[in-house]
Amino acid sequence: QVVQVNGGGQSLTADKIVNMMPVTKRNPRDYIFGKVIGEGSYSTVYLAKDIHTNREHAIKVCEKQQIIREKKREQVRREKDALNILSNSGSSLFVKLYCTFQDAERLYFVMSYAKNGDLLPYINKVGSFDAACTRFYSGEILRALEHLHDLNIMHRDLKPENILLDHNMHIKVADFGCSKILEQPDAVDKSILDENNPRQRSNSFVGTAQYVSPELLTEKTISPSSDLWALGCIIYQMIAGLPPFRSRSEYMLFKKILNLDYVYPDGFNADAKDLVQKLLVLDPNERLGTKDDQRYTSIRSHPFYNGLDFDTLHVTNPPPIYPYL
Ligand SMILES: C[C@@H](Nc1nc2c(c3cc(-c4cn[nH]c4)ccc13)C(=O)N=C/C2=C\CC1CC1)C(C)(C)C
Repeated sequence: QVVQVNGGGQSLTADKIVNMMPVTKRNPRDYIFGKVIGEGSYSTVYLAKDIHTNREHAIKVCEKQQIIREKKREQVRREKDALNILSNSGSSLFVKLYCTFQDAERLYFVMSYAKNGDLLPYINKVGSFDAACTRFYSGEILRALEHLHDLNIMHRDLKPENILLDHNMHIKVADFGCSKILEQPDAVDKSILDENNPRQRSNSFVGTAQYVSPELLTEKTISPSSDLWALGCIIYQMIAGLPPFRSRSEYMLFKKILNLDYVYPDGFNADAKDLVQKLLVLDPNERLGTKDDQRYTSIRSHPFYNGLDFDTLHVTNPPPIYPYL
């Protein structure tokens, strides 16, 4: 039957109204949950299969109670906003947010599944990437940073564990936008740096702190340049096999960062060494690229990247990562 809903204008029949309805919200029963992929501080990321499309997804599940207790509502909001902006920005260099839904106890974020996991095991397995691999993968990370910074989003926690690899071995940057470095127990605990702070020194080993920039430790300022410092650490690690700043004690680790106390192993690629030296600069305003806008042209034109075509990286077959036999 014809339903006159807009005062004699174009008639709407029932079937047209139904077609205008949004896709019904998903719910947990639309997915078969599989293995735990990883744990955040207030969330768990599962591998899951959508029973309607048979597609694999990563679903980040957050406990509402825990978010409230740990006062992370603002952070979850920021991360979702960043994910939304990025998912609609058309770049394939980031994990995509497909949909979100909730039930009484939890929030669910359905994201793209990076079939080949994160970059760290590849660096550890081969001990060190050859120049072609380092060029390609650090080049993809640079493109991702250009895209992020263009959208005024800073990653703030760039590290190999957050650089994921899709089925074609192209990168997908994960876990961005949430400025979680400061809040999380396993993150930087800066309070130990002010000597006069009565707080006990926390001697918990910090995984995240290896890539933290000096300005975050001193002025507590965050800028896109902090991501360039992390890029410098990652390029060093791709070639040396380990990050430049390492220590069992958090305090010594921060001291090494603030004193730029690191060394290049023998045989370190000379061009890469020159590039890393221009990124691991204490003053964020003096790092290579900080004066660039739109694209990091001064990094793209560094000799280490001679011959690399940045704009076709995402459609180029990645070089194989050779395991040392
Ligand atoms: C960095 C993150 N690790 C991971 N986050 C995500 C993965 C992911 C996949 C594997 C993997 C795939 N096969 N084997 C391992 C290993 C680690 C992963 C994925 O596929 N899709 C989206 C992800 C994250 C979305 C982002 C909002 C958090 C932590 C450690 C925080 C769980």
